[in-house]
Amino acid sequence: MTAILEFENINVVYNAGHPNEVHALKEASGQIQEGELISIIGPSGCGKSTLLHTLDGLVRPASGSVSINGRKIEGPGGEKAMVFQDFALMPWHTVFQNVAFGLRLSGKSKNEIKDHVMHYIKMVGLEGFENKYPHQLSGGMKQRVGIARAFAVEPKILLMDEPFSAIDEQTREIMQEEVLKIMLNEKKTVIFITHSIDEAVFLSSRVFLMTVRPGRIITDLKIDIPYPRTLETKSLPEFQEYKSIIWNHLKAEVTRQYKKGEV
Ligand SMILES: Nc1ncnc2c1ncn2[C@@H]1O[C@H](COP(=O)(O)OP(=O)(O)OP(=O)(O)O)[C@@H](O)[C@H]1O
Repeated sequence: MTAILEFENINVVYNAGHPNEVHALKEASGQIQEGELISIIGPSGCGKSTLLHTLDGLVRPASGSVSINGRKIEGPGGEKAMVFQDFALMPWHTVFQNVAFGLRLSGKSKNEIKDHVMHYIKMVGLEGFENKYPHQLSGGMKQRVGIARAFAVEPKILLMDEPFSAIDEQTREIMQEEVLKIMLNEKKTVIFITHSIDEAVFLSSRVFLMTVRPGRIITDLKIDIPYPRTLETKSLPEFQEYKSIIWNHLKAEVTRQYKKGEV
């Protein structure tokens, strides 16, 4: 079976040849099947965002390749949509216009766009805020606009950089359930970065564990707990076991980082 997304031996070097050169990713490889929900976990600064941006086509690797359905990617967009860590909203556009942005070329009528956009604004709990501007929103609300915008283009692959980090605990659980629903009902493929081990185990079919920088995927951990998952899932003994495997990995990598003198 062809992977929907495959990356092979990716190397990313920022400011190559300059004194401030940073080797962000080294020989990072992975394969993702359609309908999977993959989380990426690793020590701070190990190259997680760089990996996601490379998968989106925003960052060009110095070597290595990224393919979707066997075809090399040429840039952002197409079957992918990204939720950025810093939200990346357009400040001069309202919430509605931000969410509608990706639909300009969709061929939908004005009314169809309105219904579609409002569906996703409601999904993220922002009904009533559609005419507000980003500066009138809290950090968590801006993050939800970013999520609605990515979901609204209904991409095959959703790339999400710490999508729930600025969102309060209660809304976060609702958003997590939405992601699960969309993944299961619509067979979307989701790849997301998180610092929350609990979130990674709860949502993921597999967790990619990364080494310290230059990052590569050192462990590909299958979370063998059937979907749909509910809050009770969290009290299963295997849920706790997966959490401790990830925690021990992170502890070992951060210790390595300390020994290298990089913290
Ligand atoms: N555009 C850039 N130019 C130069 N260096 C960069 C750039 N983007 C990232 N870096 C560096 O590359 C390394 C990896 O950064 P990246 O943001 O991918 O890590 P991360 O694992 O997502 O970090 P965090 O967990 O803190 O969000 C870091 O040392 C960072 O400073």
